Amino acid sequence: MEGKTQSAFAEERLQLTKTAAVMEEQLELLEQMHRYTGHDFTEQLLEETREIRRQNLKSSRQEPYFARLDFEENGTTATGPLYIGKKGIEHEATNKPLVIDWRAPVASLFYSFTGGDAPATYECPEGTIEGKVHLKRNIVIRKQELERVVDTYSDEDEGAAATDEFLLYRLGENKDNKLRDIVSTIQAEQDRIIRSPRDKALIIQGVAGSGKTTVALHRLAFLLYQYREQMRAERMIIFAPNRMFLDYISGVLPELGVGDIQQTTFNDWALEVLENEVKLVDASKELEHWFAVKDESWDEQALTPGRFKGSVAFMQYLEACLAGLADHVLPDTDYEAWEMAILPAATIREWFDKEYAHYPLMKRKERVTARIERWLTMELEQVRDPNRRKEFKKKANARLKAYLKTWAETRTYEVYLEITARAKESDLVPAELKEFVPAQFAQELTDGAKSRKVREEDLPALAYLRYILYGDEGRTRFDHVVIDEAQDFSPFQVALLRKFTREGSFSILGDLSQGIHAYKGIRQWQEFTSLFGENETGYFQLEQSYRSTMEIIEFANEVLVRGGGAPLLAVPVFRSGRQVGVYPAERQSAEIARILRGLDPAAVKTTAVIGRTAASCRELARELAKEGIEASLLDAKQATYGGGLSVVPAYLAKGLEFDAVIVADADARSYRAAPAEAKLLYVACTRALHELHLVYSGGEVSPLVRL
Ligand SMILES: Nc1ncnc2c1ncn2[C@@H]1O[C@H](COP(=O)(O)OP(=O)(O)OP(=O)(O)O)[C@@H](O)[C@H]1O
Repeated sequence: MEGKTQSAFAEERLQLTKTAAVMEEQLELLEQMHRYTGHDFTEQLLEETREIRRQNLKSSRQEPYFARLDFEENGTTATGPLYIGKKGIEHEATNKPLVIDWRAPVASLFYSFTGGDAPATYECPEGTIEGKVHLKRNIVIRKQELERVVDTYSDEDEGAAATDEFLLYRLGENKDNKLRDIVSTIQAEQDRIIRSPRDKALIIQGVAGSGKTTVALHRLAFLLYQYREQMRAERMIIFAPNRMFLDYISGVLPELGVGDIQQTTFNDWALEVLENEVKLVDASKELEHWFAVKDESWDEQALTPGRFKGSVAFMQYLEACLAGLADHVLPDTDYEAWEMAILPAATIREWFDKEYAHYPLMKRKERVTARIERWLTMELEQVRDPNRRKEFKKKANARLKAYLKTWAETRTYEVYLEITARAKESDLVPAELKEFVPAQFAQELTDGAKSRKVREEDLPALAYLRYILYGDEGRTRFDHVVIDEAQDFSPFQVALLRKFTREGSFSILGDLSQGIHAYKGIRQWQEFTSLFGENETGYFQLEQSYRSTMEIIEFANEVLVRGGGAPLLAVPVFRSGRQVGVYPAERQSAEIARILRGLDPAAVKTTAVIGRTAASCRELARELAKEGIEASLLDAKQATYGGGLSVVPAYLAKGLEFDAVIVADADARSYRAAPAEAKLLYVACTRALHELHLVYSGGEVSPLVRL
């Protein structure tokens, strides 16, 4: 075995030397070629291709490939081994592949074939290709040096399948401040999602650490490769919960050679659609309010304005109100510019209802106003006496201003105020929904009316109203939309994004067990699938968790069970680490400092102290500083994540991960045995890759915690 490994290593070192030499030669050749700057279209295209090849060669030089696949297609004689890399590279003279792009159809075998007697198959434009896999080999190259060779399948030695060994080696590595690509270890169940056709809204329920975010990013890279004629990076968009999370994931797409994809939060996007017509109340204050430790459980607060404002019923209510509004925009009076110059109400209505009917309401208003102004100019031209004309013009303008004031209000925010004020009494709100319309609903908005301040739960409705009133305002529709942490999205948000998307191409990913924003998120994925047509969605479930050790996953699963159960518990990969520690403390900061000092700096690069609330985190950071430990305190306004030691409230840690996590405030009052609080503690615990510790003070440990 030892000898075999050594000869495989020697073989691959030779191969690497050969490939590197060919690549250098290719690059030199391309660099020497004259760069075309003329106007001939064909020549321009050829130059573009050459430039892409130059760039690919330059970026692939250091690590040209990460895998080898020996595949024999049925009916052909065995071809040479295929080397798979992040970028495809062709031999300039022969056009033969030197390195295959990981997204190419044949490369899918590397991910999907896991052994067994059944023939290996993959799909490509020519149909299904069948054959035999002889070898699957992982190859680690760093800075042009071969570091590791691991055979994950060999038909000569079936017992030696070592998929797990290589995966474990990768999972055991330390984390810095950025998420990374996983091209060399994509698992079969993840590969199926990544390579799914573009024409569906995929809903992916995945346990914590199952790779949802990572898979979504790889899927974007795949779609851009597979549908390069139809999809464009700048027409794709990723929605993530906050800017810090966006910063954390920002490294993956460039690693995969993909740029230009829009990345934002729903709030930022909606405010942009609204052209900043409204302002958002300080979201960090809202969050602090929601996640404060209270006497009643959150579950009792579930029927909140947010649930109603995020519902499809509310969306339909707005549509119905607006349909009615169009009938009432115009008054029934004529416009009398001056005596004898009268534009009848019927003519104005004719323009509004018929000629400009295909425009959105606000545009219709603008067009009709412009038309009246044109009519007025013509009428004035007929007045010969310049003095009288001047006098009439003055009068007509004043009257026009007054006349337009009698038209119904159609500005977004004002319409929203008007509509929401009527919701409780309106016949348009179905009876069964009335009880969900919160009593303080309109009042809250009216209170903030002067400052035009709204809550984030008002944004979907406002953005939708703007869309109905003004149309898409020249915005290009999205080719694909990724929604991460989608369990915290409302059906209204998704339905709205659907309107801004070309063909319903979505990747919607989340975990119901991490649905900590009970006041706005969904309870079941069905709430989203029902927004699309029968054959327009696909559902995937990821159960394997790759982030944390077995000990951490088992501990976290029990939190969910103790909190009232979870529909789906995570299955860990077989990666064992330290036992989870639970420590009572007189002073939490002293205990946390003790744990921090005991961490092995070589094994732990990123650490988080996760507190229950923002207030408790501020306190912890202060106390730790007194112990001589400096940490970055992360808050809701944070735009970047710098790694190192962080103190962060549980609700903001979602989506992030750290080598070691210390959960503070693990006491019985901070985390009670209720589903919503179990979810929050679950989120906190599952942020840890290698080490997890819990600290509590002030009496009893949380009933969610296994001692
Ligand atoms: N196939 C894989 N090979 C190697 N690492 C993987 C694989 N899949 C996931 N991971 C790693 O597991 C970790 C979790 O991935 P990711 O953050 O994408 O999961 P998630 O499902 O979005 O998690 P959460 O819902 O808890 O935020 C990351 O470190 C990622 O690199």
